[in-house]
Amino acid sequence: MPIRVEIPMTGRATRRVWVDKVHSILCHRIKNEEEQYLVRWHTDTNTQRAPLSWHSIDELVRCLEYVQDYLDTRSKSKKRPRAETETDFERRPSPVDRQVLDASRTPSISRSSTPSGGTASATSLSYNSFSTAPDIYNGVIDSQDGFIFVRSASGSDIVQINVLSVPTPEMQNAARRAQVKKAEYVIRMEYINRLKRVPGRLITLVNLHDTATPSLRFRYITEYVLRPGVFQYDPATQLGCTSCRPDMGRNIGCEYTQKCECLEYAAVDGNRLNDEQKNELAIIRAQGGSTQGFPKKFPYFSSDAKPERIGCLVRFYLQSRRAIYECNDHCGCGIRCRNKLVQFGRTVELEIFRTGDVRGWGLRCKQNLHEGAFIDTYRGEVITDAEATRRETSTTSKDKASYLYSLDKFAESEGLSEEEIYVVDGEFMGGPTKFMNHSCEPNCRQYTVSYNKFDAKVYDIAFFACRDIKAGEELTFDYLDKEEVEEEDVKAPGRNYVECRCGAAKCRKYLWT
Ligand SMILES: C[S@@+](CC[C@H](N)C(=O)[O-])C[C@H]1O[C@@H](n2cnc3c(N)ncnc32)[C@H](O)[C@@H]1O
Repeated sequence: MPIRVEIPMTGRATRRVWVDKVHSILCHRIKNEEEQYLVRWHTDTNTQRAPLSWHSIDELVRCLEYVQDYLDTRSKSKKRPRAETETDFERRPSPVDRQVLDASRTPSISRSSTPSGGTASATSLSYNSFSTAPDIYNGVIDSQDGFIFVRSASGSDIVQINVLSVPTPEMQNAARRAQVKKAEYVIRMEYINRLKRVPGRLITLVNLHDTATPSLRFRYITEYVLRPGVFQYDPATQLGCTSCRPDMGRNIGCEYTQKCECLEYAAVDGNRLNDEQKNELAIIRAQGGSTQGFPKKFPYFSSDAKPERIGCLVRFYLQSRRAIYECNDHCGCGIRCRNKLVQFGRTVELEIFRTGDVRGWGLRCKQNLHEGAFIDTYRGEVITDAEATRRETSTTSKDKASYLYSLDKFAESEGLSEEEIYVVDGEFMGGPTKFMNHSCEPNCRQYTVSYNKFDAKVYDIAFFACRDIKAGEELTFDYLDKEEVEEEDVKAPGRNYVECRCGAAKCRKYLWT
């Protein structure tokens, strides 16, 4: 069943309008103690002739993102100083008031068709001359020849209004005085309901600072969405470990064998090498050969560790940027293998919260986290490098860069050119990690997690706690994502710099330069 809103026309007839035909919300008002929003409908042809109609927020629950856009624009413009105060406007008599009153008293001076097709008297007034917030259209009002038709205060006359001048200054002034509480509440509830539908532990939303809600245009997803030009190895062709079995060594699988083929691509555990092996490894590395057969480090604490450590990332990985290779569905080790963690998704309860400062929203965890605990992955659309450049250059927002993650971990080892590297864009769809802010002294770090060692271009980005984190402490990571920050990164900022407000003692002052 397609989604749609029903709009009463005259009380007798109804008109159905597709929600995806909403163009924008133009204004709002309070009528009969109810918040109403003026919808401009999208038309396939000439948008200047778009129908308009007033709606209660209950009629707009399927298109709340448009109401949110309107409220955002409204609150931004409220922050800008206005030449004239509302009180000034109310007090000052307007010469056009008289014109309208006169118009409503005198017989109509022209005739025109009503939207419903019948003929009614129509007073040809320019919209600017209609000075009181007009009591107009509760149903859809079709426009005709660039005009919409409005019943005047006297009740019977129909006033033509130039579509292009809606909302009029009078409507805007009325809107400045009108509350938007119900819309804000409904938008907040809608967002919370969407969070409840995100798989995994509950994600909550807290804002103790203002009435804002994160954008409803953001879509929560649990898997990457691959965009044109992006190719991922078919999961069906993934190769798993063949010599491991589910029942090995007290059912701990690959961790027991220490010769799991999935781990073969992982970094060599140098601590377990004798001198001869160290020399051999140095030669292999110099020649760019395979490290197969050398001991590898299992990424997660095993069942022998303290209970709170089980599943946490071991220091070998935590203190480096080594890629993690997990087992996959084609492995012989089975579902309970401890080399499968990130692929099962988030297990901690997260909270999106308003920071109360310029950083906007932030993310925190509602439980204590141990060093190495997995938090969540970064999700979004996977796009080509060309598309990422296009998106970056087509926006004036300095924030865009903070949502783009290059999947370039294996670019050097696999000889990938810059154009071949994919990028994850988490701005419009993704997970709660979208809200993680930057800190120059972060408590989380991002890691590469691969389930298919042959796919060097599509892999997961996973966040782990890089130290113990108390419940309620904001989760942050370093946006520069480098093992060591280079001197050039802390140089004076270029055109697109964003000032850092992480508050760390060793703050670099800029998110990027
Ligand atoms: C990925 S978003 C993080 C979520 C964001 N705070 C929000 O409200 O949606 C990155 C953006 O947050 C802001 N931000 C994050 N960390 C910051 C910091 N340390 N100082 C200033 N702004 C920060 C910047 O505007 C940045 O472009």
